[in-house]
Amino acid sequence: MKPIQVGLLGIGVVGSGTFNVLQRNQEEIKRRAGRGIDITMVADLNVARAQALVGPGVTVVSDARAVIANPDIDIVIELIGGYGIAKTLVLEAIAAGKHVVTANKALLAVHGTEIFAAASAKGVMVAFEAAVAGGIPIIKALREGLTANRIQWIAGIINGTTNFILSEMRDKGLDFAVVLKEAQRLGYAEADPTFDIEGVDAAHKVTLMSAIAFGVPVQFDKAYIEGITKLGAADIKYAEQLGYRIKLLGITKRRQGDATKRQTDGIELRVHPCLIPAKRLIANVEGAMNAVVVQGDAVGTTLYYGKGAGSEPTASAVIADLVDITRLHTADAAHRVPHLAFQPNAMSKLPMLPMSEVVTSYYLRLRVADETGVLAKVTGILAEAGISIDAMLQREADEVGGEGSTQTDLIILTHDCMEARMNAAIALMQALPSVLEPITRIRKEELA
Ligand SMILES: NC(=O)c1ccc[n+]([C@@H]2O[C@H](COP(=O)([O-])OP(=O)(O)OC[C@H]3O[C@@H](n4cnc5c(N)ncnc54)[C@H](O)[C@@H]3O)[C@@H](O)[C@H]2O)c1
Ligand SMILES: N[C@@H](CCO)C(=O)O
Ligand code: NA
Repeated sequence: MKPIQVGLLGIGVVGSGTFNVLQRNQEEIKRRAGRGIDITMVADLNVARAQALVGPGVTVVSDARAVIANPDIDIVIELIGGYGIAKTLVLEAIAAGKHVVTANKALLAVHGTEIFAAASAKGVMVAFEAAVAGGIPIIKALREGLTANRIQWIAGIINGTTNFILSEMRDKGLDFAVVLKEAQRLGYAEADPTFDIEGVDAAHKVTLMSAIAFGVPVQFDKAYIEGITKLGAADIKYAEQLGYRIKLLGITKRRQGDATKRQTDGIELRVHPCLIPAKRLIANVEGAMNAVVVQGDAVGTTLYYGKGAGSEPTASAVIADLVDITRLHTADAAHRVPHLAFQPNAMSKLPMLPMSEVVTSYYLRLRVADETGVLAKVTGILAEAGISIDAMLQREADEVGGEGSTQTDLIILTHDCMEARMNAAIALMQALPSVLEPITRIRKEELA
């Protein structure tokens, strides 16, 4: 059988890795796929660079539409990124009857519903393993390996750039901006790195996992998003002293309603810095590594760990999708694995819960005047709000502000309470004259 022909749109960090790995492992990949897989055409704005990367045997063009228009191409790989031209090209490729492989989580998290519907109508596949946790086969695990389970929750370190920044800041005391530059140099960061540091990239990825886990449409607009830019070095240190690590987590959780607590059924979808007990495996995931914990009712807790960014790790996932599609290319469209694991006509209507209804425990840090009565006022507000305290740490004023200091830090770990209740208590504490700076609040997850 002749090789399946593939067109590549965008040959940057991930595109070049895909081309190289496919060449290097072509014999082995052919044995697995049952047929050769050849990238025969590449489109990139920088034609000279692209031609130098792929050599004379491959046609290189600047206009991506020329690839889509080529009737010999069966699969189009989109590795340009962003919501702009990439969306148009993906929809045009689908309309032309091509299968699509993409690493573009931003595009699918925002426009997935439209793209998957177009692909289903046309009977082609849109595969996106590389879009979530790069080289880790988490989409396959969720969609196929764990298909027997009722998924209860997923929590993951799914942005390599921010995990790299947090690790380097903690271990080497390096400056935020310096580490971000290094992450950009290594090819981890998004074209717009605010997507990484503000939690948007992680939210794109957890949105896709949420849809696959719970059989709901992709709803990026419902995600609560908080990045790492407001995180202080002091909080990283205090968390350690209390036996926790701070990680930027993407979390999605199924919540069973409880009428007595006025809680409805729904799904949590959120990204924010989080305290995790230091003894958990995921708390020890360092550098640009990613890890995803999935809790299913039958299997229990499972953990997936590996490189979530970078040229060849991401290429590994792109090529896995190419192999899947090659195998299924001739199969009956109705029997293919659905894009979001559930059949399009069997999607759930469970609502995404607002952040105010989420129940978690909290770490609070209050910079206070070192005077009698402050502690009583703070704990009084929490007690009044029905929020119980799990642990407390009060620093000596000298330790916090140097000799003769009149300020100190009060660190409080709470038990579970609803976000709205905590917001109200924080507002009351913030209004106390002895609370001198904005209160730091970090949510806490036991992940067990
Ligand atoms: N870099 C990573 O580690 C990583 C990991 C997972 C997913 N992703 C995703 O993969 C995609 C690609 O990321 P990247 O890091 O390879 O980006 P990149 O910037 O290195 O590569 C993009 C390439 O697309 C080309 N391009 C831009 N506009 C084009 C157009 N209109 N027509 C043809 N080519 C065009 C650029 O010249 C460039 O070579 C993005 O969606 C990104 O979010 C990246
Ligand atoms: N910018 C992303 C790339 C992988 O999706 C990250 O840092 O994880
Ligand atoms: Na993946």
